[in-house]
Amino acid sequence: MQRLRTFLDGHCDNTAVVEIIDGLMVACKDIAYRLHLGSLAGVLGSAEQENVQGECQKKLDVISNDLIKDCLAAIPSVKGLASEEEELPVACNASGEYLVLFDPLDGSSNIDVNVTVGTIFSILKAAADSDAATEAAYLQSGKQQVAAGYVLYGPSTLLVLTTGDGVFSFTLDPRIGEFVLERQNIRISETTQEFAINMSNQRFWLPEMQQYVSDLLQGEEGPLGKRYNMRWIASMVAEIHRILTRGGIFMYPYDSRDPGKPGKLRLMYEGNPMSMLVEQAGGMASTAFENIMTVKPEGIHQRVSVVMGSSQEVETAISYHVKN
Ligand SMILES: O=P(O)(O)OC[C@H]1O[C@](O)(COP(=O)(O)O)[C@@H](O)[C@@H]1O
Ligand SMILES: [Mg+2]
Ligand SMILES: [Mg+2]
Repeated sequence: MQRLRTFLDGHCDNTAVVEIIDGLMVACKDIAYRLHLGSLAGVLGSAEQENVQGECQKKLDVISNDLIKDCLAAIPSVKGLASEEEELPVACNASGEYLVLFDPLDGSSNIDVNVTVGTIFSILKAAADSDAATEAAYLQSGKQQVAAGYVLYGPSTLLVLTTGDGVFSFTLDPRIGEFVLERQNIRISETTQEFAINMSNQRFWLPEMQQYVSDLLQGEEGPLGKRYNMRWIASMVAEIHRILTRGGIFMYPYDSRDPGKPGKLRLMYEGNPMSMLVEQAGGMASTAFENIMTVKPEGIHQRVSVVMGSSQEVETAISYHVKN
């Protein structure tokens, strides 16, 4: 049995990043505990308020955000943080060298139905002269990430992590309150017969995406020549975890519902960290037009279209967009 901290000390020579990941897990264990208690902890339901993006916040969105914020602010190497639930970035320690961006609770529409949710995080090196209270400090492309990961709150609580040298997963052992190493050097299979997309948005997609999904649905009788299964959990953490476990393709593509938004998912809190994990595991992550991690961010809450997972399937999806 290898504990998270022991693993990190041996695997990652950046002690500041080790401190941040280890420290962040204190908040994640607290979130896991509250989720586990459910209605007994009085944490279910709506917070009766909206976040900066006009989305209804759940009580647990707010609680998780506060827990992670407090936890990160107490870590000396954290210079600043940005959250999906905070309008503006928050400066922490002036002498800190790193910025942490996070989605405190991903898939939060699932909380009240007791289905898997998660926390997603991304760590960037701060420029020495940057002001962590301003957005500009955080606007680095995904390729600049030094670490990324998620905590999945499901039947068991898992941490899945990369510091740029492979993907590793850890299970929270509630008996000792520690994450222990579960899987090493996770690899995503190159091919798949499973896709995940919210089909109810079909009429809003680009014609290229409509064609690709229509071909998927034709199975062995269509041009792709194989039968596909479909899953949709409405929790990106759970979808990506499934793909890291048994392959697949996950898509939240561009749609025309709101022309101001090139997708539903957030580049800095969802697209970039998940792309780093997927690429580190040998998969691919694209907007359908370019690598997600090369997108130059213009705002911390920027949206992005997402096509990621098994490399051959992502290449097939991209080929529809190139052709036309
Ligand atoms: O409501 P939809 O269209 O099914 O969207 C589900 C997607 O939205 C998200 O829940 C967005 O995340 P948040 O819960 O953090 O807003 C993703 O996890 C998921 O993939
Ligand atoms: Mg999310
Ligand atoms: Mg969220």
